[in-house]
Amino acid sequence: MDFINLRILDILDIVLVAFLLYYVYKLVKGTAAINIFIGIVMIYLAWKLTQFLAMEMLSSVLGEFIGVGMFALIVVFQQEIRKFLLMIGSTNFGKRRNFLRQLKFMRDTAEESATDINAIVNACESMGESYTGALIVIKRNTSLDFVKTSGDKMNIAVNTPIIESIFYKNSPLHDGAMIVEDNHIVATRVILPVTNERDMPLRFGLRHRAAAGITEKTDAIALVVSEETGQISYLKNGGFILFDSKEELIQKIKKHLR
Ligand SMILES: Nc1ncnc2c1ncn2[C@@H]1O[C@H](COP(=O)(O)OP(=O)(O)OP(=O)(O)O)[C@@H](O)[C@H]1O
Repeated sequence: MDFINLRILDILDIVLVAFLLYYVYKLVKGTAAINIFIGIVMIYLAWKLTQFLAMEMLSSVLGEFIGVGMFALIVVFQQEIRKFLLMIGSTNFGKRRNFLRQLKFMRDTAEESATDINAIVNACESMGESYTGALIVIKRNTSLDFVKTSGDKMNIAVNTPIIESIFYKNSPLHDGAMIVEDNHIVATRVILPVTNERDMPLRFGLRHRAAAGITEKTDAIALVVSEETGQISYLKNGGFILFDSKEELIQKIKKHLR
């Protein structure tokens, strides 16, 4: 029995470490921090090797470096640690209903989100027809407070004419991103973090890069209307989600917001 218990715990241990490494990788991917991370891993391996080979002096020098390095790590990775804690803290597992929504078998019966997706997509469609650029971020579980402060706070119920008038070219609010929480526009003119992803095609400029940036750093979803082509893009987890029609786009967003 002990053997079986140990094995189950071992598997759990490995799965948890894998999750932890995945999240650390997701945070540092594409940033300068990845090189620092690799550097630290190399010094750590060199330290272990010198210990194994009983090279006393080098091993103690590297050992000291690793000891001080813990503090240096906190300073160097301050931003990443902050994001990591924010990500954990804002995953609302406390609400049982939200937790159940994570379970697949609940998805078909789960109620729809409060956000009026039809109104948002209709606004995007009409802005696309008039080649009006737009960037709309819809919050899911992760808090967007850390970006909201860069823009103007507001509280307007979502509806198509309001969204169109905000992004209207001569409107003082048209620049930057709009943040939607539940069924309210809670901020406009927000500056988002842009992605460093090198695989993104060059035809996509800062608006699309900002949409990729916020959706890779949080679990929010984003809609972009291109000023150049009038095309609507839907982004989730830092990548483009493809769709063939407006109806399909609405269905996909509704499913992701459940
Ligand atoms: N970091 C950012 N956060 C929020 N909005 C941004 C950010 N960077 C750029 N934008 C918005 O994108 C607009 C310029 O976008 P740009 O032309 O570089 O993007 P694009 O992806 O090529 O889109 P388009 O196809 O509409 O030209 C800016 O006027 C601004 O409103």
